[in-house]
Amino acid sequence: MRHGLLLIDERGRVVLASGRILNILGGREGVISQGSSLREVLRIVRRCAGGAWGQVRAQMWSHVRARLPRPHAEHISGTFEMTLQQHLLEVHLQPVTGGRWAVAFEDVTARRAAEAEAEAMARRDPLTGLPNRLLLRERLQEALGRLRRSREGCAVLLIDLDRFKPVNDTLGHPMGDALLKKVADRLRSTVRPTDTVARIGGDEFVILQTGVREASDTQALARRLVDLVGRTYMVDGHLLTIGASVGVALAPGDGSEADTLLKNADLALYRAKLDGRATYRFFEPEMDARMQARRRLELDMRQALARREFQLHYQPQLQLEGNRLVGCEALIRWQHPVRGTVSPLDFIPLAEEIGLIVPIGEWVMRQACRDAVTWPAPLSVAVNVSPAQFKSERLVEMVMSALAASGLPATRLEVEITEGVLLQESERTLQTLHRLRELGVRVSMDDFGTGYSSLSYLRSFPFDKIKIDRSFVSDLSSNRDGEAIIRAIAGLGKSLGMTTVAEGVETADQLERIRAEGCTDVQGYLISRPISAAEVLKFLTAAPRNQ
Ligand SMILES: Nc1nc2c(ncn2[C@@H]2O[C@H](COP(=O)(O)O[C@H]3[C@@H](O)[C@H](n4cnc5c(=O)[nH]c(N)nc54)O[C@@H]3COP(=O)(O)O)[C@@H](O)[C@H]2O)c(=O)[nH]1
Repeated sequence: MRHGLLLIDERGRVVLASGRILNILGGREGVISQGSSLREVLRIVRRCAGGAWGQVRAQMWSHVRARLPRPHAEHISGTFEMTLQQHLLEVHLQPVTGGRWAVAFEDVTARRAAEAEAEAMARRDPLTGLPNRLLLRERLQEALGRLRRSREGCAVLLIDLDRFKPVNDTLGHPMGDALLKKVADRLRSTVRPTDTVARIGGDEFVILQTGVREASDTQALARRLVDLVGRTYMVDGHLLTIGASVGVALAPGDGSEADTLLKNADLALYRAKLDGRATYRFFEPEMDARMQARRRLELDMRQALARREFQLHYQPQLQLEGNRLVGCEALIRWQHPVRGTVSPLDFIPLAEEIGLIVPIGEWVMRQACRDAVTWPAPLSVAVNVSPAQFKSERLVEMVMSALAASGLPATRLEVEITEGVLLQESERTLQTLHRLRELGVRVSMDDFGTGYSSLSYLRSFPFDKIKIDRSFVSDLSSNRDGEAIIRAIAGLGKSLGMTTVAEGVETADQLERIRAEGCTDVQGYLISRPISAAEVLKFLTAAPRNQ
């Protein structure tokens, strides 16, 4: 939209002047009107510009000089901007036939301000007002530029909030947002004005620390962050506690490019989380190598199902009364063409982390049901089900489908869960467990006694079986407490009407003590190591007393 127009003839006279721009280019300073000379126009502009004339002239001169009306000169159109009396004017010069000139003015003050605001907003996180990833990168690049010029070091501290998701999930997003704002305030309060605090994701923040001379400067900040974020928050009448895991990369030692530093801080953060969270870790080059190895394992694992590299082994479980074999626990084995046998301890945690446990767990369930149906009734099969599988909406349907496809009665299937399952979304998890129980599937609690609240979980769900962790059994020979613990759990199981299985029984002595303490069942190398499906059938024939 044009705000003013001057038409100047070939002799440099204004032949047309219109539009509200004339209010800016005029008033006390003189009036631009029909008949004004170009010289007068420039004089008025000069007066309007006042102290800014030098600047306006510089903005204008190179554009205007070449375009002044000279009958034989070559005229070219052009656009430039000048600031007059707090107005930003875009001036467009256009040659018109006969050596005349049209000068169109547009007041772009509001538009430029809106553009500048949009530009600034594109660099801010709307919730906290902190710089976002874009602005962080720009500041990081500036800091790295200074590093190249003046050797002034800097550090990237990547912060991930621990236990933030449960706040969001249980108390709602407005509460989560309010908490994030408080975290942002705390982070701002603990850095220097020259540092940058940015929010780059849901619960991910970054601090760019500048002027770093020693790693100890950054270490002090990292320690402060863990402490500060971990202090209790009062949000809308709720006392909330979260934590912070921090990954740190230092420039130039850990990289002198923005991407490298952010990637290395992320690797260090991953280590901090693995090491139990609520802590900080500095990047070390081996972290990169470990992450590469993890990626290769992940790629291999993604192909393993299709390549049929997984197998199930079974470990028999014995009922002490009558020395009767009552079932087997299904344990996955991965036979990799190059890696050889990969222990579930090395791949199940990763499969859980990346969600691959859902298809792998489904394969385990279907294969275990297919194998168990070939065993004499009422032998049952116990299948480990991971916390991540409980997050899948399809778990109950998948179990029903595995039972239906194999023809195994639900009463011969048992699912083994650990405390990790009950730690998450307990209402939904309990519902799933009840639905499985309604089908006739039995539910047992694995690794009992190793978690923080094993006892309280016994109250939340009527388990059929408690599996006493093998650490208590191995303690039997070395530590008198082991005996007392097993006795207590066996007593608890008896009062609650639950079967108690002692795991990891390796010696006849352990077996006798366990029997004496009142456990009902045992499992361990003494009875049998985990064996292949074909060997289970041989085991059953070789030990007819077990059937
Ligand atoms: N979600 C799934 N988890 C699974 C599955 N298959 C296995 N696992 C879990 O991996 C962990 C390691 O399992 P594994 O290497 O198979 O070890 C099991 C037994 O071999 C071992 N065991 C059994 N008896 C003894 C013994 O006498 N001594 C001894 N040192 N070890 C013994 O214990 C493991 C069984 O543990 P548990 O499940 O707690 O009963 C393990 O946590 C598996 O759960 C799977 O398909 N899905």
